[in-house]
Formats: sequence, structure tokens, C-alpha cells
Amino acid sequence: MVSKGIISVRGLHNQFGDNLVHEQLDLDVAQGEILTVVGGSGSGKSVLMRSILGLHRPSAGQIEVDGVDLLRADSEQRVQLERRMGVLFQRGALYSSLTVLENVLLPLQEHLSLPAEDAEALALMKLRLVGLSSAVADNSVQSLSGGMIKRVALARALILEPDFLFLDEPTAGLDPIGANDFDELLVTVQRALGLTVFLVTHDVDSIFKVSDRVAVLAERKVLVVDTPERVATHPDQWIQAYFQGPRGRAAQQGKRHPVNAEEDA
Ligand SMILES: Nc1ncnc2c1ncn2[C@@H]1O[C@H](COP(=O)(O)OP(=O)(O)OP(=O)(O)O)[C@@H](O)[C@H]1O
Repeated sequence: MVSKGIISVRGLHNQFGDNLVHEQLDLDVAQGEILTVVGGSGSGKSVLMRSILGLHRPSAGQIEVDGVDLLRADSEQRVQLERRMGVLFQRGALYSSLTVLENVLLPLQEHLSLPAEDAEALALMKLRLVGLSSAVADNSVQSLSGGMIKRVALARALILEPDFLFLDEPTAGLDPIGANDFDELLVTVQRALGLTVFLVTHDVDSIFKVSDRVAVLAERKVLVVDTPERVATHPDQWIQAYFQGPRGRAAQQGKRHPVNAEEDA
């Protein structure tokens, strides 16, 4: 049971016209955990992530990130926080006109004024961290496979050495092997860097492979948040269809939650 997390959301309210997306939503993300967020299409996963990132201003509520009240922070505090948050948007969101290296360098150029040589060395280091050789640095993004694009996007999200990593459906569009490789990479990187990870996904395999806890969004709030194994037994109809359907059952058989796997060994 998590008390107040390093990310703490209280009474979040998000409404677009008549569309009430979040109502009195509470959520805590513990330092150093991988929290996955699931829910039906339109349940508000992306809006929640964008609210925490400060990209969407909620209608009401309170969001604290490492003690900073996001909705009342001044611009300097926001910039400081922004630098501590790496983001991997859906489909990687890389610039196709730029090379791999130029894409990874972008946040550095935006936030720091490092000498070009140091910046490049740092970017190459991040590419190696995500399993890409420096040989791809000058390649155009268009020449990359889907899996490589996700890795480049991850390297870019890590370039400012963030404490928090936010990912929106990172395995969407990957084949099962590519998705599995990405999940393994995510866990390795998260452990190596001690990141706090907020991951939005539809991928039930990913949930069992990477999550410390899963939050299910339904009825405009967090219906349940717990380990994947416990959430899978929740009686809610959507949860049962999702976790106990054929894909959910297969994922549970194929799983071994990485942390538990070590502890159980
Ligand atoms: N900028 C916006 N203006 C108006 N409505 C919006 C806006 N952003 C999101 N919404 C609405 O908010 C609801 C939640 O959207 P959101 O993208 O968070 O859902 P989601 O759970 O991420 O869905 P999916 O799984 O399909 O990606 C949807 O009904 C969407 O149409």
C-alpha cells in the first residue's frame, strides 16, 4: 500500500464540454516503481498523463511531483520539473527530417548549453544504453525499424537524466518479439537508473512483464491500483474481460514479474 507517492494526484477533475473524463480521481506513484495505467478507450489515460506532465491544465484538483504543487508552481519550478521528466510519446514522435543523433540531442539543445562535443558524447552514450550502436547515429529516422524508433525515442527521453519516465503505449505497433524486447529494455533501464515510471498501455503482456503496480481507470477515476496479479482478480466486468480473456490468461501464464522472479528464485 502506497501512502503519498512521489507523484500524488488528488481530486483530479477533467472535463471537455459535456464530456466529464475524470471526477475526484486520486492516484499515487511511489518512487522507483513502474506503475502501468490501463483502461478502456477514452477512459482518460492520456489526459491523466498529460495533466501530470503539465501539458494539460485540469479543471480542478491537485498534482504534486516531488513536493512541488504543479498547478501553483511558478515558471522556474515548472522548467526544473520538466527537466526531470522524460517522455516517450505514442509512435515515438521523432522528427523524420532529422538524423537519429539530432533527434536525441534535441532536449539537450533546448535545456542545456553544453559544448557540441560533450553533447554528442552524451547522446551516443544514451544510444548505447538503449542497445543501439553509434553506427546508426547519422541514419535518417525514416530508415529505422519500429523497434529502433522506440529505442531512439527512449534515448531521447533519457538524455537529460530524468528521475521520472512517462511512456504512452510504447509497444503499440511492435510485433510480439519487438514488444518483449522493449519491455525487457525498459525494466533494465528503470533498474539501472532508479527511475519512477508512469506507463500507459493496452498491452496485457507488458503489464505482467514490467509493472510493479497497475492502475485501472474506469468510471472517471482509478477503480483499483495494485499488483497485476491482484488486479486480475478484481470482479469488475471490464477488468475480468481484459485480464481473464484469452490474451490476459496467456499473459499471466507467460509472465514472471521481474522483481518477484528474483525474489522467488
Ligand atoms: N483536447 C481535448 N479536447 C476535447 N476532448 C478531449 C481532449 N483530449 C482528450 N479528450 C477526450 O477525453 C477523453 C479521454 O481521452 P484520452 O485520450 O485520455 O483517452 P485514453 O484513455 O488515452 O484513450 P485511448 O486508449 O483510446 O488512447 C476522450 O473522450 C477524448 O475525446
